[in-house]
Amino acid sequence: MNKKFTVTSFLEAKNKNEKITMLTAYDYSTAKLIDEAGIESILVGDSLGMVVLGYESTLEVTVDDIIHHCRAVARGAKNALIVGDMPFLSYHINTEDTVRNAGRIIQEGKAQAVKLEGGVEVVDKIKAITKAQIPVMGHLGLTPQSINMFGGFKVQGKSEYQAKKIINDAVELEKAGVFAIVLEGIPAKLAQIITEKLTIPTIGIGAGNNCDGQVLVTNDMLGMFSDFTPKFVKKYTNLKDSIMNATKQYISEVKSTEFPSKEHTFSIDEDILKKLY
Ligand SMILES: Nc1nc(=O)c2c([nH]1)NC[C@@H]1CN(c3ccc(C(=O)N[C@@H](CCC(=O)O)C(=O)O)cc3)CN21
Ligand SMILES: CC(C)C(=O)C(=O)O
Ligand SMILES: [Mg+2]
Repeated sequence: MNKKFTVTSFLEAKNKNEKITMLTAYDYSTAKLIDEAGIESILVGDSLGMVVLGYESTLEVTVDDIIHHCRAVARGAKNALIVGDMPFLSYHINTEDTVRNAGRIIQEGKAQAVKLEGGVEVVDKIKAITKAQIPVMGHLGLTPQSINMFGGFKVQGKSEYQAKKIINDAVELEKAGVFAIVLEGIPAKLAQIITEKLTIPTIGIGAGNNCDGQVLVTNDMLGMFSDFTPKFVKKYTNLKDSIMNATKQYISEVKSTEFPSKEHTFSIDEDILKKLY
């Protein structure tokens, strides 16, 4: 059996030069499978808005949505560290509501840490959440909750100004007390500079091979989400084709009465059956 992965294991992994593995999950069955396969951390991401709920962006996701899915994931995951994404507007207004929302994701959602997007502008919120003894993961670069500021899901940190801002944000997040930082959609060399500068681990998604760990949306890497496919997604299998083919076969077999056959059918004693007519 694997050992329970904790926020201190994140730091230990970086110090031992061992890569950290993270995937998203939004439900019990998926969490149970990827946990049993040995994943070290599960993110209940606000990507659930797009992947599970069919929204156009992550902006509509609520704290209650995250809690609902966190609870399901927590029932399925034995060893993985569960991180709950703080949704848009749940940490932007005031510190009191921010700590309450983070606390609810821990207390009601059964997560062990929260993640929030942004740099220097969220440092005061990170400090307040950390003071409440809740571990915080940062998230820089292509932060999807900023889609309206970015004008779309666009790679960040390509200009000198942007790159320097992201480096500075990473340093300030570490000072504020985050235990790790997700780097999303930035050039690999920029992610490498940040990774070398920090003592806490970086978890990359579209940030190259030199981060201390990697995260992907599970539905993407299983090939069962195809509304869009970011360049950083590798499909390790093609569940979309499997699901399509299985569904078509089921439809065809029900129509032709091939299914259900004897092996999937219950019988009754002949003597009892006679008395039923
Ligand atoms: N299924 C899924 N996977 C994700 O990785 C993901 C979500 N949903 N929802 C929330 C955000 C949105 N993300 C996205 C969405 C699209 C691109 C994308 O199309 N990127 C372009 C680059 C565009 C540019 O820089 O001009 C690409 O080609 O990768 C990237 C990240 C990442 N997150
Ligand atoms: C893509 C990851 C980092 C995320 O924030 C999410 O799934 O919501
Ligand atoms: Mg997210």
